[in-house]
Amino acid sequence: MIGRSLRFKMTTIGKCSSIYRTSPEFDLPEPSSGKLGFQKLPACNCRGKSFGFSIFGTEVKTSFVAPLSAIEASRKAHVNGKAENVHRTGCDSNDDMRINDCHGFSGDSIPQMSTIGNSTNIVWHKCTVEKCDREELLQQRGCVIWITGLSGSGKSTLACALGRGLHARGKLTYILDGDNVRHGLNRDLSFRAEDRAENIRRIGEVAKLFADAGVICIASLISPYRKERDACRALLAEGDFIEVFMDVPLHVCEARDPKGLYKLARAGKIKGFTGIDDPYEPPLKSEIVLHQNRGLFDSPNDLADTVISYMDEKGYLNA
Ligand SMILES: Nc1ncnc2c1ncn2[C@@H]1O[C@H](COP(=O)(O)OS(=O)(=O)O)[C@@H](OP(=O)(O)O)[C@H]1O
Ligand SMILES: Nc1ncnc2c1ncn2[C@@H]1O[C@H](COP(=O)(O)OP(=O)(O)O)[C@@H](O)[C@H]1O
Repeated sequence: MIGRSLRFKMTTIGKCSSIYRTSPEFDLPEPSSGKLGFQKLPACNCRGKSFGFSIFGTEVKTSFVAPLSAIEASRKAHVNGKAENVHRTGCDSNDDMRINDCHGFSGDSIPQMSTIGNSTNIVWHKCTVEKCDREELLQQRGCVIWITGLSGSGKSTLACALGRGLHARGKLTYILDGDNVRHGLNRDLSFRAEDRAENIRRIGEVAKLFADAGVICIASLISPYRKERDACRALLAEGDFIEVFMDVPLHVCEARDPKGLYKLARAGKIKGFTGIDDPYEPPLKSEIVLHQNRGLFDSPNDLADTVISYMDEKGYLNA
């Protein structure tokens, strides 16, 4: 019999019954034993993640049986953006392919709650399609290219050139530009120190989501404070945050002054302008520093190529 019912596996753990669905893409032949033999096998090369199953000794390479490996996998709770160990819920799976959800928790099956900031009694819900699966699909590594520098240093121009260059290579990117994000999500923020810090934090969190989606997220904002930039770096896994410092002297930025803001700041019409009467803390350990050579700055496309070469060398442009 080849039927849909074969694609479900019932699991009862404690008081919770769940059905795990295998891939609808596969018509599975009934094994002679009458039982489906699921086991963990190396399948996709998801940086250490391996799952698959065999039918009559034939290995089926797919990530679609992840719920089964999820049953066996140790659980991780995400607290303050960091993975922490063992997060037991009343049901045996927190995967997204569960069909029968677990309702009516009794005393011994209450999920472990977390308190994050002002959010109390929250539980991290983990899905079986993970970052590495999306990266496999997109054939790239989800990461954040964080471009920092003074106003007028060329951040937005580089972000666009980089977006174009990567797009032309078939890579999915998204730009989070400080100016643009302040038109929406961060419209409530001013340029006071605490608001700039919050601006950086929010963009860091959004960038992290994009990276988790497998996207190459290009964040381009002044982000003048080292501590806040480093906090954004710390949100991501090692290597997923690439800081690009636009090392352009203030006098060059001021000479460019495409929006006339330096002029206004010098005239005292804008208070707390970065580089004039507000601090900019240059990074100490950026992955990439872009600066002038013999008084000349490379073209935006050449600068973008420098970043793309770095990404290529380090393997960000493959899954
Ligand atoms: N006081 C003050 N200081 C610096 N910049 C100012 C200020 N007021 C307005 N602007 C305009 O806002 C843009 C910077 O926004 P960001 O979100 O990148 O700034 S920050 O990271 O929160 O410091 C910045 O854009 P860029 O020139 O593209 O950097 C300016 O156009
Ligand atoms: N590589 C570059 N060489 C010369 N001029 C540049 C370069 N990149 C940007 N510019 C110019 O500098 C000005 C500021 O660039 P912009 O990208 O808006 O900077 P930011 O986003 O840091 O404020 C613009 O007039 C832009 O055309």
